[in-house]
Amino acid sequence: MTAPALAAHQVTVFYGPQRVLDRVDLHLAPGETVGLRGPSGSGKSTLARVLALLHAPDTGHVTLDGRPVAGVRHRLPAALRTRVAILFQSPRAATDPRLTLGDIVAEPLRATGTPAREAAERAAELADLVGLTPDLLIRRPHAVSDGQLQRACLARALVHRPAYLLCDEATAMLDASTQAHLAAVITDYQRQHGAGVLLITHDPALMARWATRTVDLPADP
Ligand SMILES: Nc1ncnc2c1ncn2[C@@H]1O[C@H](COP(=O)(O)OP(=O)(O)OP(=O)(O)O)[C@@H](O)[C@H]1O
Repeated sequence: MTAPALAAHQVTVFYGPQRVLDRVDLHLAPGETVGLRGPSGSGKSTLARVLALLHAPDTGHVTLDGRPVAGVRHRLPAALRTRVAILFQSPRAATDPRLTLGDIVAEPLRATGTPAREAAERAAELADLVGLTPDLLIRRPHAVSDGQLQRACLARALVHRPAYLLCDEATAMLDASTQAHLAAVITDYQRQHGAGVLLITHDPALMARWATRTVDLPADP
């Protein structure tokens, strides 16, 4: 039997005529933290989106626990796509401004048909884990700080207990104490659930502290 992992195999991505990834391999096993490095524009976020099953590569493919993944986003069965979660740098770009923070956290549960009461309970549990108080859960994004909104995004990312969590500069815009708290929540989650974490950061200290190994993307594929 193939060992469990989230992996990119010979992945190539073009945006129009521009090739941003050229036959890239990356292997993320449960429990490990792989740091993904490369200069700005080298395709780190693009590779993260491919691994998050959000963007289909032009050639090459992704495997999840040994099985090739065919399709992206909602074309995939929920049980498969919810095994991978991604946390982006900008929580404002990643959230619907019309929803309350509580609804943002519960959104993936509702999307997969979890009964409302169960979804609300799980959202409250996750909100507590990331340090969001009940008064914040009834606010909308415009009425909270970036750090508070990123806490909601982390809770949302963990709500389906993903086996793999991809962090794309997820703490870059946060103050030091929020950054440390979110990193602690992620490492606790990783320890408890044996999750694999992909870490993209331009912060060498964070990379050195957290990543168990690193993968480098070339500047010019
Ligand atoms: N949706 C898109 N359409 C067209 N070009 C894109 C798109 N997304 C990214 N690019 C381009 O692809 C290249 C790689 O971008 P990407 O964001 O993956 O790199 P990165 O290594 O994560 O960069 P950074 O460290 O600055 O975040 C860049 O030249 C970028 O302008």
